[in-house]
Amino acid sequence: MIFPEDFVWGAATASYQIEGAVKEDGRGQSIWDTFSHAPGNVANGDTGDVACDHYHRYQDDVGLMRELGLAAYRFSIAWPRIQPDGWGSINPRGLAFYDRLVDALLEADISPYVTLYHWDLPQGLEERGGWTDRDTAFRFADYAQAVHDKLGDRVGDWATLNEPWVSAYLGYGNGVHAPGQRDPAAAMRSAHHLLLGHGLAARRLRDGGARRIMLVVNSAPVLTPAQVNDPAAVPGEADAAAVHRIHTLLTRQFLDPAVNGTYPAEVLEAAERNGGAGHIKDGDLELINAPIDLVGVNYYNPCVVESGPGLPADAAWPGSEGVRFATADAPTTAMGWPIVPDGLSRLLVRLSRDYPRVGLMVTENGAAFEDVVENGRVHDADRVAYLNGHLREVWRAIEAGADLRGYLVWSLLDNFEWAEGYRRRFGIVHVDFTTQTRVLKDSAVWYRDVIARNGL
Ligand SMILES: CO[C@H](O)c1c[n+]2c([nH]1)[C@H](O)[C@@H](O)[C@H](O)[C@H]2CO
Repeated sequence: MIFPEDFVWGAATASYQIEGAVKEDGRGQSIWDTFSHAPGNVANGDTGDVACDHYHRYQDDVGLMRELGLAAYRFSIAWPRIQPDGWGSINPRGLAFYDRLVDALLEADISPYVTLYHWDLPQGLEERGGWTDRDTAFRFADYAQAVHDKLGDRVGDWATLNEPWVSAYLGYGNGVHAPGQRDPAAAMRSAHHLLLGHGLAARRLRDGGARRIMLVVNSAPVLTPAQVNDPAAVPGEADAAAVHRIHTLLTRQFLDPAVNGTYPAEVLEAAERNGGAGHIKDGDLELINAPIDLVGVNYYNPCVVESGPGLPADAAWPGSEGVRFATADAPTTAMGWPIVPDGLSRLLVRLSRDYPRVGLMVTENGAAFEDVVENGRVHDADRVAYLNGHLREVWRAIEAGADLRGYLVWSLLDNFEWAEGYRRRFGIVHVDFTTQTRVLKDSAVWYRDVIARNGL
């Protein structure tokens, strides 16, 4: 299986998960600093205080990327490094780190793909309401413009947000992520303000001459248990309604406004039932619908549902009446996520059909497994099998006509896995968090060969 000649092979990380140096060079506090330091929020009391110490080790890490032959490296910028409180003057020392990182990447012939927001909101803005407050969307646009002004001469690929669904529904809905709020109305307001911030920032980036702009979403094929292993299975009416409802809340809630400038009726109805839709102002959808070039797709596993009595007051899914989350008959990763490779091709073909005006890029795909270091090596055959199976489906999606530009593995390095802390390892490079030693896992060596061959 050989991929298109211009197919982009890369890896992805995020600022709070790898950088450390949380009090260095003028960096302000983020909501994840606050959340991770609050007892009980993160496994083993882990925090991102040190993480992979990438802030100090970035040159060596870029050396690893060069060794793997990556064409692209997706990383996020920590807003609190740029504006410590989230608004006002720019912190030159914070911006200087990313300036150095971009130059090191270009020196290594690696294209920087910048994500402007990967969940580390400045705490100062959270104290003003965070994403529940409409003003945060405008502060985000100011921040985006300031970063692009500095890096736009060398960075061509820009993602505004990483996974607004997660920011809104895990951050303000069921509270398992920062800032840890549990309020369905706050979650729905936040989802809208995140989208508004995306649109406002995308316009600033475009006005600044950005080459390619994308929105990165966590998406998945929503399937009944029978459909997981049998694409031809036909669900009954009630199960089909459950599938449609969750597909709408998970994917259409974000891509319909961003790509088509419309909200699905079910989202508006859910907002009316959860605090009202007064936060959706006239003209907002036009602002959100700023032209973008790509949708970044983060895929790990399908979402398996069937009709049922509805979720408990689980505020991560307001509007999910009549839905029960089910399990898939499939092996699982260390996260307990089902391994269903063809879910990726089914998703990519559908998104390509539903949103034909934009290209696609797999901006995250990977897996956590219980890695063991043996004689200085990590023989992660399970991760190689996972990546191989999913890349075969990426190839199939391209063959089926999906406009797919590239694949970025999650993740380059073992890192801070949010509420799971360091106990879940997604990296193709093993990190010893005591010594900060990096070791290529077998999956990294395998991925290097895939890149060199441009195929499987
Ligand atoms: C359901 O998975 C989500 O799409 C998702 C999975 N992941 C993500 N989003 C985030 O973008 C990363 O920061 C996580 O480290 C990574 C692994 O958990």
